[in-house]
Amino acid sequence: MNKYTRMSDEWDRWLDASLDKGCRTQDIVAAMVAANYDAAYAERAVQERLARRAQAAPAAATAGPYRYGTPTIRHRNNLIATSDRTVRVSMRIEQPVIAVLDDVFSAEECDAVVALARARLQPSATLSPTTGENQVKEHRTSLGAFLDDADEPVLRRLNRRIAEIMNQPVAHGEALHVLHYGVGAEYKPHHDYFDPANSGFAATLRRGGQRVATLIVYLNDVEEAGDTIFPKLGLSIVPRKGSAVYFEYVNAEGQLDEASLHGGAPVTRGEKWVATKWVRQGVFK
Ligand SMILES: O=C(O)CCC(=O)C(=O)O
Ligand SMILES: [Fe+2]
Repeated sequence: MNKYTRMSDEWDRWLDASLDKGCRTQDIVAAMVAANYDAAYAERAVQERLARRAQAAPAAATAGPYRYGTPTIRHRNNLIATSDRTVRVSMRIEQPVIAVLDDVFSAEECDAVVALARARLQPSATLSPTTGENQVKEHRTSLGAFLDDADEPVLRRLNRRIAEIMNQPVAHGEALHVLHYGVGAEYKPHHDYFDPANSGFAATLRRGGQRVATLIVYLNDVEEAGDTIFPKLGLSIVPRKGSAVYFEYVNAEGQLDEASLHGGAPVTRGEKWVATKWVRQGVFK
């Protein structure tokens, strides 16, 4: 029987889906060969598809240094008014866009979020850039939980306030994510955006597009260390209960700001609780 040297629409979709899932190219080629595709054709088809996808990726179209526009957050004001609380700006940087905010949550709200998260904590996972699967890694030694706000008026109120602070629609936000660090736990420096060149991120990028901004609210006072660090800036923010650090890292052209590299330094005494809101370009599904 002659080997196939053309792909049906169905196989075409299968190829994209396989690459989205982060399947290895050699496994994709092997599956095609097993289905009677010509080996050289299969290899070429996969390589061409990879090249086309890389070209279509926003990263390639938005090369060059990050171009700073008007920040989304209104942190040039000293105060940010929301429908139920006025938040104070205590520090701001324009490049990259960072703001430290006070009075984001009351002490009672911090305690309520910790109480809701406590029972749901799991070892923190990160998405594998190659396979897109959740993986527990030593660079993130905290415990974490996503908090669904469906039946929790407190969370709904806080999510609305956070959206107003970040100047973004509530629906663009992922569920509030709580992290708990014990002594020695840390979150090594990373970017919160997903590098589109990594095929493993394709599936999460379809759930509302790229992440564009982050708000990390400190839910307790840490006895010692546990700062949020921005290694490219030499900046270190000391956790303070109810305060938050905000940063944004994607502009209107879709460029990604590498200067937003940040991490959670190891806690050396006590514990650290934070609630993180990651916001997408579109509605998060
Ligand atoms: O705990 C911190 O200070 C950093 C947390 C963080 O980077 C995140 O939640 O994305
Ligand atoms: Fe982060």
